[in-house]
Amino acid sequence: MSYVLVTGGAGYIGSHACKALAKAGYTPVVFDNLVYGHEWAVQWGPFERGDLADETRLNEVFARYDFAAVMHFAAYAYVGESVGEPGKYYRNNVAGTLNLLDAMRRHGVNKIVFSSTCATYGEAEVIPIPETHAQQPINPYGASKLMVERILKDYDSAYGLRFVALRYFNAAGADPDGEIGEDHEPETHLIPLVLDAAAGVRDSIMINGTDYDTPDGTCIRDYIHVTDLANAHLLALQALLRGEQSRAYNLGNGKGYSIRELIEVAASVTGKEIPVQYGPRRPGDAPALAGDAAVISRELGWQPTLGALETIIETAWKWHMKKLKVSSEKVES
Ligand SMILES: NC(=O)c1ccc[n+]([C@@H]2O[C@H](COP(=O)([O-])OP(=O)(O)OC[C@H]3O[C@@H](n4cnc5c(N)ncnc54)[C@H](O)[C@@H]3O)[C@@H](O)[C@H]2O)c1
Ligand SMILES: O=c1ccn([C@@H]2O[C@H](COP(=O)(O)OP(=O)(O)O[C@H]3O[C@H](CO)[C@@H](O)[C@H](O)[C@H]3O)[C@@H](O)[C@H]2O)c(=O)[nH]1
Repeated sequence: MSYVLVTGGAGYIGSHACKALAKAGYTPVVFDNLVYGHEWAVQWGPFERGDLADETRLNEVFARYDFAAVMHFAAYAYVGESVGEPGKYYRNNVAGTLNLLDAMRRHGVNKIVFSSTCATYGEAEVIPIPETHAQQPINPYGASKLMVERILKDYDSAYGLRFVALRYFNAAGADPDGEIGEDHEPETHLIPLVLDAAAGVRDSIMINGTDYDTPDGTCIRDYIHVTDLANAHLLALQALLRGEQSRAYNLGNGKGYSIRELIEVAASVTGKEIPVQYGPRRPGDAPALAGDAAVISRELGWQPTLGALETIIETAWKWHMKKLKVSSEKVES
């Protein structure tokens, strides 16, 4: 049995990666403190509750299983919050990762797939952004992830740790089988909030800033389906297991949508009216981000199959309706 440690595996992207791992014959062992994750999302292997800050607990888990590799999703990931609470981000994302890497060293595990982000680039000089683009993050969240990329390189040189850093653009959508999907409390991500407005659970969606230097004044993002992301993790893991060298890859669809465009697509997919309000810019936001994923396609054969924004929103909507139904049943009972 080939065990893979999945930190943050009870969370949104990590749980989809666990499903992909199990489908491919691996056993994902989830390590998560459930700060944002859910035990119900751990469906494809053992659950080991724990915090990256707890070295004793990490040691216990590494001693219990013979891990072939680690997928490291556990982190705080809210751009706006990171501007107001930088220490929270550096402590969890950087110090937490150091604890994980040192536990890996102690237990002879030397392969890791790391959740990096396009937020490490900062403001895009060219779009779509290639991996060779300068990395000059404009918020503490992006800076914390860039620090980890740097640490991974140094651990590779010093100790032979092999890594694939996947710089994803905006993860969105849900498992097409409807088994899992995005469920954050509090939710700050655009698509689930837009869907709440479509479902009438919130009155409207607030657009954060309409004065960006973009064609319609709102921020542009590249949305990538979470199942396409999960499949890329599998390819990255298999590359490491084949003995390939450390790499960083972008994961995006190469096309950006403005917030206004996204709301229009969501209105058409859901068939609902989506009332909009306009607010100020959110601190730390880059005006436009979209990524060139040609390198991972060429080198690892990654091809997104659910990349159309309509498909992304359709799967998210299906999950969203299921989630709202479950929570209204809970309130009634
Ligand atoms: N969502 C996106 O669009 C996006 C884009 C780029 C990169 N990422 C990165 O992908 C990863 C997963 O993101 P997500 O959207 O699934 O977030 P998420 O919050 O749903 O998942 C993160 C999981 O990590 C757990 N966790 C956090 N700190 C922990 C700790 N100290 N110890 C143990 N568990 C801990 C949380 O409980 C949660 O289950 C993150 O590293 C994030 O930075 C996300
Ligand atoms: O109610 C809302 C929520 C969001 N936005 C805007 O929508 C865009 C997208 O925001 P969000 O969905 O929060 O995603 P990002 O801030 O782009 O960050 C996500 O995508 C990054 C990659 O781009 C990841 O690294 C982060 O972890 C992940 O949270 C931003 O301009 C937000 O200001 C609104 O206008 N109104």
